[in-house]
Amino acid sequence: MSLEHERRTILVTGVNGQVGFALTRALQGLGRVVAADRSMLDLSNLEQIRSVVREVRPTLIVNPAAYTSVDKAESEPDLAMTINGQAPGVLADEAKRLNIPLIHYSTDYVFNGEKDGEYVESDPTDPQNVYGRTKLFGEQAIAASGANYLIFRTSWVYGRRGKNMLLTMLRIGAEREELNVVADQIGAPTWSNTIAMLTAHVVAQALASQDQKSWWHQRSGVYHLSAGGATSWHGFASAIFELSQLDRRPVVKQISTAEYPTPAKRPANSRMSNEKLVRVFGLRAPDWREALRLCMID
Ligand SMILES: NC(=O)C1=CN([C@@H]2O[C@H](COP(=O)(O)OP(=O)(O)OC[C@H]3O[C@@H](n4cnc5c(N)ncnc54)[C@H](OP(=O)(O)O)[C@@H]3O)[C@@H](O)[C@H]2O)C=CC1
Ligand SMILES: Cc1cn([C@H]2C[C@H](O)[C@@H](COP(=O)(O)OP(=O)(O)O[C@H]3O[C@@H](C)C(=O)[C@@H](O)[C@H]3O)O2)c(=O)[nH]c1=O
Ligand SMILES: [Mg+2]
Repeated sequence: MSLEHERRTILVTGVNGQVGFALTRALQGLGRVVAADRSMLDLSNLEQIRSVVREVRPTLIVNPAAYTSVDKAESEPDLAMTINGQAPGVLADEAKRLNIPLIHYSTDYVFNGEKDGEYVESDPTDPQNVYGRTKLFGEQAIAASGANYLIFRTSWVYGRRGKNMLLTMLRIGAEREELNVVADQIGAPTWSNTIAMLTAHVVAQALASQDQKSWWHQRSGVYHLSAGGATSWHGFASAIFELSQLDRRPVVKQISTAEYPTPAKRPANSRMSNEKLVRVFGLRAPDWREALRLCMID
């Protein structure tokens, strides 16, 4: 058993990001974690990706690194496409070459947001902004590689570090008496730790299986992995202040998307069904409000 553990090397990208940081911790004990930040593995350098993977010779690649500045991507589409579109394809090619699986993350922004109700994995994609288009391209490049893969589409990620709505609200909420937050975009705010923990549980299931190659092969595909329930950005902001320890809480006013113009268009409905994840892995993320509570006392 100890020899078995020694043989496993998990290469994780983007380890200073929200999900990458949490993954580096959650994957402990499942193998030797090689934590690659941008200086070790720059996803805009496709040749470097190949050489680093060949040098590390991982038994699993986990790729949470991405170009995530949704508005900035509108004016940097080529860089966003290299990082979100092409790099995952190169990682998948290298995974295929080594005969190892790839775990990757994608987004609710691959959908146009016009559906009534929750999106399922087989729903047609129709991204409305550059970020979403580049993330979809990445999904398709992975699927075309022939490698075994899991793509977890998540949404509205937040946590105790990085750039996210929780930290933005706490910061500007301490400075202002009144905040305006859009109330007509609906989704599930998902804690970075939830994503990392569920990823680790899936990896543990794979490692415990008798025939790992066929385990990955049978489960290869796209899965929605977001918190349970749904709210608006306004509902999320309101919950943050309800749970916060601020002495003076700001008034959170509801506005419409039209009243908050941004370079990138965002989907009105980002709700995703997590039933496939439950069915295949027996795993379900907690309700968004419960996870937010846990995050805020973390
Ligand atoms: N954030 C969100 O709300 C959502 C995210 N997702 C997806 O989940 C995944 C994880 O996102 P999250 O952790 O929130 O993202 P973050 O923005 O927190 O982290 C992204 C990481 O990627 C790294 N990165 C960016 N460009 C490069 C590059 N050229 N080479 C190497 N690393 C690079 C960043 O490095 P550095 O620290 O040096 O800048 C950062 O550490 C991504 O695939 C994202 O698309 C899906 C839905 C929602
Ligand atoms: C800061 C702020 C934002 N908003 C609005 C703007 C926008 O419509 C909405 C969301 O804000 P942001 O720009 O922070 O969120 P955004 O960067 O669009 O978040 C997205 O990131 C990418 C990476 C994803 O994959 C998505 O799942 C999603 O999490 O909230 C307000 O209404 N008031 C505010 O004070
Ligand atoms: Mg953002």
